[in-house]
Amino acid sequence: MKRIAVLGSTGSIGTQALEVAAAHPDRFRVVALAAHHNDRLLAEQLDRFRPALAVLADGEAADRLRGHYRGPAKIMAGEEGLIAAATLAEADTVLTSLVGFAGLRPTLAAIEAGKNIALANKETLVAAGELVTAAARRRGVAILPVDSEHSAILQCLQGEGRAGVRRLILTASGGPFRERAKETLPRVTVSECLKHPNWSMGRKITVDSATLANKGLEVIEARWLFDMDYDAIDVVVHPQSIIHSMVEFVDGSVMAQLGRPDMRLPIQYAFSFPDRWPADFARLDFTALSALTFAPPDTDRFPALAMGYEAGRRGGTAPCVFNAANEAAVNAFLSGEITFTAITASVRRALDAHADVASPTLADLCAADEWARAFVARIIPELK
Ligand SMILES: NC(=O)C1=CN([C@@H]2O[C@H](COP(=O)(O)OP(=O)(O)OC[C@H]3O[C@@H](n4cnc5c(N)ncnc54)[C@H](OP(=O)(O)O)[C@@H]3O)[C@@H](O)[C@H]2O)C=CC1
Ligand SMILES: CC(=O)[C@@H](O)[C@H](O)COP(=O)(O)O
Ligand SMILES: [Mn+2]
Repeated sequence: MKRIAVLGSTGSIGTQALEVAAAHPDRFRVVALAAHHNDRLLAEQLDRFRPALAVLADGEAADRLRGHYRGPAKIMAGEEGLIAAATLAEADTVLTSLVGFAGLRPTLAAIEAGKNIALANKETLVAAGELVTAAARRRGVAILPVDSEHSAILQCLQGEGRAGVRRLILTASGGPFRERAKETLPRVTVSECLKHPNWSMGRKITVDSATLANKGLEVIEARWLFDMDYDAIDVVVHPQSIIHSMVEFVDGSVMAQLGRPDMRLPIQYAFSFPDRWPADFARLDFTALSALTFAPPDTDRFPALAMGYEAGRRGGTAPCVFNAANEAAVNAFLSGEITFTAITASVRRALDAHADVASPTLADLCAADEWARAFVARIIPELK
């Protein structure tokens, strides 16, 4: 029986994780649920899954929940509440499915409390890969990827020795603007950007897929999850999102993991690992697939991927700045303050202006995160 705490239960990954839990009632007990401000959906989830603890990071939303929720769960608010959910004695596994750098402290707290991590919140590993993986090693806990590419790689690596691996090959859909001319990109709208060709996801990651920053984040995530050099992590555009990623071995053989694009499979695998549990979510009808195609990423139209590699290779606080500047710029794009291409321009300027700190502490990372957000806020008027 897995006893899970879900941080970000009202989002795309969180709700699908609860579907997985509901499909296997004999395998899961949900012991804590946490979200940001969606008190109505959280209340429905509390009635259905009956956890001991409910958290809303937003204090006013937590007060609203207290006003209408009549069940037995304890209600907490703020980062204190997120950390209580992440460290709850009844939990053995924490699913980190909240968005952004806000996931870092709760994830570190969960690791320190000895919880295994089912990691969807890639921004945590990008910003603080060294710190988080070192803590997990020290505490002897597993960090199991939920991200589809990294789940695919983990599946391809089963039964393989590390010395046999030549390179990891992450697939990228290319996003909604894969075929758009470069000169049209400054004028694309938020609603066009939010139409991912294959996946239904939260707003932030959907914008990241469109800029290819998502793949930059995923390259850094792969570096830390699988302890690989950046030179041994490649990206190939595969518009159908049927192959979720691949591993090439030293003899030239390639293993790939395939399935319909449905996150319930990688979510379930993060919980069932190393076993497999029955599911039909991602089953393929090969006779209905017309083609699986591949192309190199276009780093001229989508420079964010190359910036991810650059930040990762620089190390220290650079990946944290890459992530924080991107988070701030995506928010500014979503609220209509800047154009689509200004997202990547903001990240470029933040990386150029930042003085990297090597081997950063948590305090250094928090300072770099704050610096990058303030930097982007300052340059927004110039980008309009
Ligand atoms: N969606 C997907 O298919 C995939 C997502 N991921 C990663 O998973 C993570 C979640 O993505 P996704 O589910 O799409 O995002 P969503 O925006 O759909 O959901 C985010 C969830 O996190 C909560 N949340 C947001 N900010 C905070 C905060 N500061 N404190 C507490 N809770 C917070 C939200 O609560 P509320 O609803 O109350 O606002 C919501 O429950 C991201 O890191 C993303 O990159 C990775 C691979 C695939
Ligand atoms: C489902 C998932 O894992 C996303 O990260 C997805 O990969 C996004 O698609 P892109 O390949 O367009 O970034
Ligand atoms: Mn992914």
